[in-house]
Amino acid sequence: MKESDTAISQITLMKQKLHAAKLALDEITTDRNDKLKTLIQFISHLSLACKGQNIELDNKLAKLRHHMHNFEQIDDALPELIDIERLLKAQYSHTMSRLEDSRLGLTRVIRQIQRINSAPDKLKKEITYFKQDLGKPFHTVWEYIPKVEKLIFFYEEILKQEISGADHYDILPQHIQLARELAAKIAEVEFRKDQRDQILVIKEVLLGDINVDGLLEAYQTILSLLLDNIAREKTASQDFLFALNDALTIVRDVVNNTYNNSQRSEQLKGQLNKEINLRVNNADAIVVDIDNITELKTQLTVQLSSLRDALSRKEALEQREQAILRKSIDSMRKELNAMSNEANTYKEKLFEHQKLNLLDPLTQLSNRTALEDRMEQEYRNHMRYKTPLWIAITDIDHFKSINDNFGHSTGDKTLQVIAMALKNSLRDSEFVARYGGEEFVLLLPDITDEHISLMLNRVREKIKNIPFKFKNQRITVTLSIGAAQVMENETLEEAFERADAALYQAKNNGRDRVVIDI
Ligand SMILES: Nc1nc2c(ncn2[C@@H]2O[C@H](COP(=O)(O)OP(=O)(O)OP(=O)(O)O)[C@@H](O)[C@H]2O)c(=O)[nH]1
Repeated sequence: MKESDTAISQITLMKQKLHAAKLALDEITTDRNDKLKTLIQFISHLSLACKGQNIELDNKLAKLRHHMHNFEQIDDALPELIDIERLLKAQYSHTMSRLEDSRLGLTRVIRQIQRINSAPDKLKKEITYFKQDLGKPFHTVWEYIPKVEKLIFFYEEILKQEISGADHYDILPQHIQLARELAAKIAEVEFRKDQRDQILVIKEVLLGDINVDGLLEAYQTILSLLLDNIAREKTASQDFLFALNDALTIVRDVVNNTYNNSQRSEQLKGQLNKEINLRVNNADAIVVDIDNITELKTQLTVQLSSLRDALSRKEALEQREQAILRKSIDSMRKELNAMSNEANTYKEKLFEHQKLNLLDPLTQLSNRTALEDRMEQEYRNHMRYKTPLWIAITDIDHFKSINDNFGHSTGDKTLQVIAMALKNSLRDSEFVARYGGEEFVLLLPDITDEHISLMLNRVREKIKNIPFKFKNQRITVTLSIGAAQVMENETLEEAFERADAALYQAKNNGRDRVVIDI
């Protein structure tokens, strides 16, 4: 009995243990299933995240996701998992090598971008840093994408620069030189009154901070103004020629009419002369043939009356002829007077033009062309009469600073005042011309070696003492002067060069002085 009780209690204990073990197993199974479920979900999400990398991998992962829904099939999925692991490894190394290729590709592109010189300096710096950054390997695709984006940004910036610069060119020293030359050239041309304000504005632009567009526009405007002037000049000449032609046609018609009339008159006169001769001959014959005085008287009276009649007709004809001729001469004189008036007006205009062509419009001094004429004339006199001849070149000191500080119109006014002062300092036999810009040339005949320095220093002092006042500021304007006397056997050009070198020396020695080349 005792033995059976013991067995029973052992069985009960074992049952209890078995039950507890079963409960524990259930718990473990539930826990395992929970974890497995989480793992399946994780694998499923991970596989979705990998989608799109590789088709084979995508297919395998899809199959795996399907199998993972069913716990019983998990074991079946094991070979697939091994396969997927292999594929993932291969995909990783493939991705890494692709990333490296892409990095090298980007480096090549950035090197090309670096060769574009027109890129602004700031961008160039940024590109250099970017290139240094590209030296480090990429670990993920996400590192690659921003780099590509940055590269596109560089391209965009350069493109923007190129597009905005397509019709904009940098101003070069040659352009500035051209602008200054054009300003000097237009200063030498006489424009119409109604064009002068426009020309002044263009001049300001040309002498200021010009850009290429402004320069081209200035050239275009000046060209069209000049063409307009030429066209007007042509029309004026044409009008004159037409008037001349009309007058000549009238004169020709008058001459033709007069000629025709006189032809007809000649014929009539011929007939009358014949008739007169006939009457005289008849009278002669009557005197010879008729002895009876009464008969003779009667016959002669008849002949004389016919003769008188013929003579009075001839006189009437001559008077008419005279009247026609007078009328013709009158109308011809009228035409010729009109023509001569027209010609005089045209001549005056031409003369005015010639005069203007020799004047500098800004200062009203003689211009360079006039200077050249006068130089030849003075040189001829110098050679013929062996009289002394001096050339002095004067240049305003630091004139640019007047323009820069007070504007070009103040600069222009300064030039006008100095030009007048120079002209008023000279005798009638002496000559001054604006050579260009702020340079003037003086031709001084008949001045001795002892007097030249005195004379030129007087001129220099005179200019220095002009009380210029700009923007309420008292300004002293000074001149540097270089002078040379034309020597025996020397050309005028050689003397001019010596005077120019003397001026250069005056500038170098501190300005506001006269240097004479001896
Ligand atoms: N307002 C005005 N300026 C002119 C005219 N022609 C030339 N200029 C200016 O004259 C100036 C000459 O300058 P520079 O040749 O440098 O000589 P500078 O300033 O006088 O100096 P130095 O001659 O060395 O003493 C330039 O700024 C020209 O633009 C003009 O008709 N009107």
